Amino acid sequence: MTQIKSEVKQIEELRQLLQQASYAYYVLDTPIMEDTVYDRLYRELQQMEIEHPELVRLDSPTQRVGEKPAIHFTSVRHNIPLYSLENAFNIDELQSWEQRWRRQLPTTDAVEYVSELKIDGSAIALTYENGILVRGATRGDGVMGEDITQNVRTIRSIPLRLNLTDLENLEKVEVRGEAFLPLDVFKQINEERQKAGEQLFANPRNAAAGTLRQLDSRIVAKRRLDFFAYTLHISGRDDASIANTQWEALELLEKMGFRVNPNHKLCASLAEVAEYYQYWDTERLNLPYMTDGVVVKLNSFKLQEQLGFTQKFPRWAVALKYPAEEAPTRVENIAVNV
Ligand SMILES: CC(C)(C)c1nc(N2CCN(c3ncccn3)CC2)c2cc(C(N)=O)c(N)nc2n1
Repeated sequence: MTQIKSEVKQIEELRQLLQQASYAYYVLDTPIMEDTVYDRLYRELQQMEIEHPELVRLDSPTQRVGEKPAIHFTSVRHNIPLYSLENAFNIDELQSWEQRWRRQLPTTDAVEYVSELKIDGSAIALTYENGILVRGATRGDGVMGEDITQNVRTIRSIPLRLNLTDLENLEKVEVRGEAFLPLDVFKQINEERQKAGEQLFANPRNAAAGTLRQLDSRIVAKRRLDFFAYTLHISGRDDASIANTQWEALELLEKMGFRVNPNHKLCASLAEVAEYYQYWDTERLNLPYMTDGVVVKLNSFKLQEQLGFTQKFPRWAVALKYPAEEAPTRVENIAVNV
């Protein structure tokens, strides 16, 4: 093997090993190597990439943290709009939501719902072309958002390249999900801001939104944002061929390499949704991130398509919120003892 070839191979193997280690650590929460080993190998890859800049690839782990701060964010149009969610504040309102969609689409078939914890962060839209992350944008008004690609690349649980092993190369994939700050990170950031005499973030949602709109991606990288994916659109093919339901879409997102919130549940009736909602009302206070409700979705994409959207939101989903007083007291506790 010529000298160059062996170095190319070495860089390839090192990059793949670090990508696997990063995926295992940030997405699966199951580290496969000691941090010190990762850091040493990372520095080795950095050194090799300095010697062979022509071999650097967009999806190399060394390409997550940007250099110079952006001057401003350009505004971009979402390929597929991001809709809002209708709110329901209790089980009665959830039931009237079900009656409404059933009036529009009388069906005698058994209907399944997917219940997902509503992560209290900031919604973002990711675009992948031929498996590579090419754009990250804020939700904005749902039609236009801000291009925050450089900042999104610093979120370690967001894959820079999709794991498409058992899926043929998908030309364009749109993924939506919630970027959020884990509570311990939120607390630590507020401690730092307190020491620096800066204004504190009122809650993890504002802290996440504020961090995503930071012009200097090196600051974003230090803040350890995390991400749960919940929507997948595959253009250039009809999604149905690979995912027919929300449940399958969540499984596919995991296969592609995304973090999906592990607490989603397939519910055979609203009664089961109500049970899930009651259970997590207290249980969620033990989670390491903020939630503010449960998102209830009709599982079948066929039914979703038949119901469609109003001007603002899908008829086939609803945000079943928890009473607000829970969150601030808990967050205020954190803010107070920083
Ligand atoms: C794809 C749909 C529209 C059904 C949808 N929309 C969501 N949201 C819309 C409103 N959003 C919003 N954000 C700011 C202003 C107005 N609306 C914030 C995201 C979802 C949010 C979460 C979550 N947080 O965990 C989730 N598991 N599933 C969602 N699913």
